[in-house]
Amino acid sequence: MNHSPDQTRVLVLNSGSSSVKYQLLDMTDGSRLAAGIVERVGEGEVPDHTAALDRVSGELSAQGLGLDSPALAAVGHRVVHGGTRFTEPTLITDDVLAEIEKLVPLAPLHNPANVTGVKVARTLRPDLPQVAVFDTAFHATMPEYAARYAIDVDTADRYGVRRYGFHGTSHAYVSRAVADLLGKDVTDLNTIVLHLGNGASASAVAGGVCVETSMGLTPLEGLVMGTRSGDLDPAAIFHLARVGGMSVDEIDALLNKHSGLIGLCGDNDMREIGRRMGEGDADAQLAFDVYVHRLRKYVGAYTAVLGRVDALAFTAGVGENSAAVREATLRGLGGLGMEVDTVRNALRGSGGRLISTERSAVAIAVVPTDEELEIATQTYRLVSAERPGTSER
Ligand SMILES: Nc1ncnc2c1ncn2[C@@H]1O[C@H](COP(=O)(O)OP(=O)(O)O)[C@@H](O)[C@H]1O
Ligand SMILES: CC(=O)OP(=O)(O)O
Ligand SMILES: [Mg+2]
Repeated sequence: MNHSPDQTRVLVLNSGSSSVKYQLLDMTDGSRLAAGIVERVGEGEVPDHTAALDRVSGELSAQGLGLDSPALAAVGHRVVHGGTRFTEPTLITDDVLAEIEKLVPLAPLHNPANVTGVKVARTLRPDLPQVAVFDTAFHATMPEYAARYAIDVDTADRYGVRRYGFHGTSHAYVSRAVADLLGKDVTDLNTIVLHLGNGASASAVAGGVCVETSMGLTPLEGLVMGTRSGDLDPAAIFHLARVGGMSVDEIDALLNKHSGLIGLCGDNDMREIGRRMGEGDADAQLAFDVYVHRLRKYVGAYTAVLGRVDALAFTAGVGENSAAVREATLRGLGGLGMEVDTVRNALRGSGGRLISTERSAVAIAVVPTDEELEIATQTYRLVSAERPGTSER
């Protein structure tokens, strides 16, 4: 690839199931030149992801920052499922794109949107390097005994049935950010990260290395989420099929789109649930209690996995904003060395901040995640390394 040294900008595309988030960053100082989100993809004005990306391109061009800009070094794409093959940021070739498409059955809500993002960006700028940064990559270090399900090994291997984990870009970024906040080296710290967005997952990170995470083969396992059930006895699926007469696709939709908070109370937004709880709404209260109970179980489990916990971090939409979820999750966990300072917890703030008491053995923090910055950093590192005649590498 022949880049001039002025190519210092990276466009990041985070194509989700119903939205496209984008950021344009200048990698000389990590500054954000543009950012935006196109929501409700698939409804009305934005019929599909191609239309959403047209809109992104239009918004950038209107600011004189279009995809035709000679300052662009690359486009970095969030790709949710990388299977066992992709454990590092990867330059997207035809072969790589075909592999990502093959993984669609394992991330049906996410990978198709990621593939469309790559195709649209390639059409607009065929000469530009496109890099895939995988949600699964950070979890590839999980020990085999954590990645395995206890099912027949041959069947599992034939169909790739194992635990991959997701939100890895966020877990990686936040576990480092906590270390920075505490003025410690990430290699000296054992951390539990709770990424609580619409999708939600927990991870146990030992010395910067992921050793366990709550999502599995797909982003359905683990915590209670906005619309996903998280953990469930797999026999519930057989029961719904045999006794309920539901098809596999219907059960898939039930567990991925009509479960979790929305299934329990009809709302998936924690703000609305908090408002309803304030009015004494029993369904909203139950949804909140189920959500928090699951989280507490994971905090306990990951404490045992790590043996010693130095820090616990809350991140993403719910984790960064819901003082109620944070307080309820850690209430009464003094025995695990976790003690929240309720006054600090209730204060709103921007950057990373501590919410534990002085005597809490575990440092408890709220740390804003920045998946886009992390994707841009990894993308730029890769294209700079491949660029001839530059000082990097
Ligand atoms: N002020 C707030 N208080 C409580 N919850 C909030 C607040 N702001 C956002 N959220 C929650 O964050 C969720 C979105 O989180 P986010 O990390 O942006 O998710 P995603 O990246 O999966 O779209 C919302 O569905 C809502 O439940
Ligand atoms: C993998 C996943 O669940 O992503 P999101 O939270 O963006 O839906
Ligand atoms: Mg997210």
